[in-house]
Amino acid sequence: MASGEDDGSVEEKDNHKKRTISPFALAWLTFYNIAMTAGWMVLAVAMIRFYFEKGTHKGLYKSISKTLKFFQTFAVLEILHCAVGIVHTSVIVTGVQVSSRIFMVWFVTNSIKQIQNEESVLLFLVVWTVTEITRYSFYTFNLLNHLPYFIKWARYNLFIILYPVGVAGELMTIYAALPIVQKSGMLSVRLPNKYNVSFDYYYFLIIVMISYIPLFPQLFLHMLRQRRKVLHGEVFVEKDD
Ligand SMILES: CCCCCCCCCCCCC[C@@H](O)CC(=O)SCCNC(=O)CCNC(=O)[C@H](O)C(C)(C)COP(=O)(O)OP(=O)(O)OC[C@H]1O[C@@H](n2cnc3c(N)ncnc32)[C@H](O)[C@@H]1OP(=O)(O)O
Repeated sequence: MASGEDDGSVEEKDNHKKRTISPFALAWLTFYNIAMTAGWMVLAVAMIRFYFEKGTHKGLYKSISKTLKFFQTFAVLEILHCAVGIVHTSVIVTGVQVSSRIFMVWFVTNSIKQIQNEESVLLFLVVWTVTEITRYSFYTFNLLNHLPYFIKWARYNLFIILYPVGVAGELMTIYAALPIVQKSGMLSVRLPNKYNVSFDYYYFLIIVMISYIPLFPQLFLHMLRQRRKVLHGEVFVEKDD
């Protein structure tokens, strides 16, 4: 059997097995991760510039919303990467992470204009930006087999602070949205209507907030396991079907 280097593919090291990805997948992932790193860097620069020019965070969301929506929505491809197997990580973990972000952007911050100037929005935007610049540059350098240790260190340490802070920012933002949603009845469907269905966005938001309680610890524990694996070389035995 040809080795990964002979046929142009690259071997990804795992604890107990070697994986190969095709040159096409490698090229696509490299392009994707570079584009995402660049996108989040553009957002970082835009946020810093805005703050220095205006001296306030008010109006910041509006000024960066197009770029944010574009790059955060583009992250949906990460679920696809796992589903087709070019990235070896859980579709469920990635799905929860990406869909909760997309929900925050499109159905909370973008839809409810009155909350866009909340400090909590600034909080999760800053945390997401630092996280994503680190994460996508980690993947890029890792794919190119030139991973500086400080990026690896940052990827598997910063989340310990950034994850809970980001979640706090998201939950405070949804909480701030609740009275507005309740009063306006926005995105809700009331009876009677021709389809005979009702949907109350206010209660939906409360359910989303509650769902952080079982889901966030699992995502956090997943990252702690990744940290032990990557930084400390601990082996986690996967059950073979
Ligand atoms: C419809 C309404 C839904 C509402 C749901 C509400 C409930 C939500 C609860 C959860 C809330 C989360 C909120 C969240 O938005 C808050 C924040 O993000 S705050 C900011 C801090 N965040 C973080 O630090 C995120 C940390 N978490 C993660 O990074 C994720 O778990 C995940 C993105 C899924 C990454 O995990 P993954 O399993 O991929 O770990 P690794 O990064 O270690 O990678 C594993 C292997 O896969 C390779 N990989 C992955 N992606 C790529 C890629 N794009 N390109 C190349 N390679 C990739 C990676 O190299 C590893 O490979 P190997 O093991 O072979 O080295």
